[in-house]
Amino acid sequence: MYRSGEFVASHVSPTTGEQVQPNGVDLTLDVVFEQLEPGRITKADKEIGDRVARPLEQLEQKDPDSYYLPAGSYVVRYSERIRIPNGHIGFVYPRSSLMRNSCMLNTAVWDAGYEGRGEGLLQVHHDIELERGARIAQLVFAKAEHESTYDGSYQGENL
Ligand SMILES: O=c1ccn([C@H]2C[C@H](O)[C@@H](COP(=O)(O)OP(=O)(O)OP(=O)(O)O)O2)c(=O)[nH]1
Repeated sequence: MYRSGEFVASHVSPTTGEQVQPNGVDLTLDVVFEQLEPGRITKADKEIGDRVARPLEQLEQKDPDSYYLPAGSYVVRYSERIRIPNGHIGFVYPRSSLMRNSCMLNTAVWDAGYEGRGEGLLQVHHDIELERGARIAQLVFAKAEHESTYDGSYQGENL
C-alpha cells in the first residue's frame, strides 16, 4: 500500500505546502552535475567517476538562478533531506511536466533506513530551462517488509 503525501512529507525536509501531493511529495532541484570521468563497478566495489557542478547561467538576458541544459545526461541532487522510515521503501518518479518536456529522471530503490539528500539521473532529450529550487520529481512511499536497514556508503550523504 502506498502512503499519503502527508505521511511522506513528515519524512522530507524542508517542505512547503505546494510540494505535498495526494500520493507523495515533490522534490526540488538543488545542483546539476556533469560527469567527467568514467566510473567503475566491480564485483567487490564501486567508484563514482569525477564530476563537476554545472554553473548557473551567467548570461545577462537570462534568469541567473536557472540551469539551461542542452540535450545530454546529468546527475541532479535534490534539495530535500529524505528519511525512509522502517517498514517502507521509497520510489522517485519524474514530475510529469518534466517528462512532457522530453526529459526523464531515472532512479533506483530508496531503502528503509536511508537518510540523506539523494541524486537522480536526468536525461535531457530536448533543451530545457530549470530554475534552481523548481519541483522536478515526486517521492512516494510503499509499505515494505525488510530484515535489515540501509547501511551502505550513501548513508548520510550531502547532509
Ligand atoms: O534514485 C535514487 C535511488 C536511491 N538513492 C539513495 C537511497 C538509497 O537507499 C541509496 C543507496 O542506493 P543503492 O542501495 O542502490 O546503492 P548501491 O549502489 O548499492 O551502493 P551501496 O551498496 O553503498 O548502498 O541511494 C538515491 O539517491 N537516488
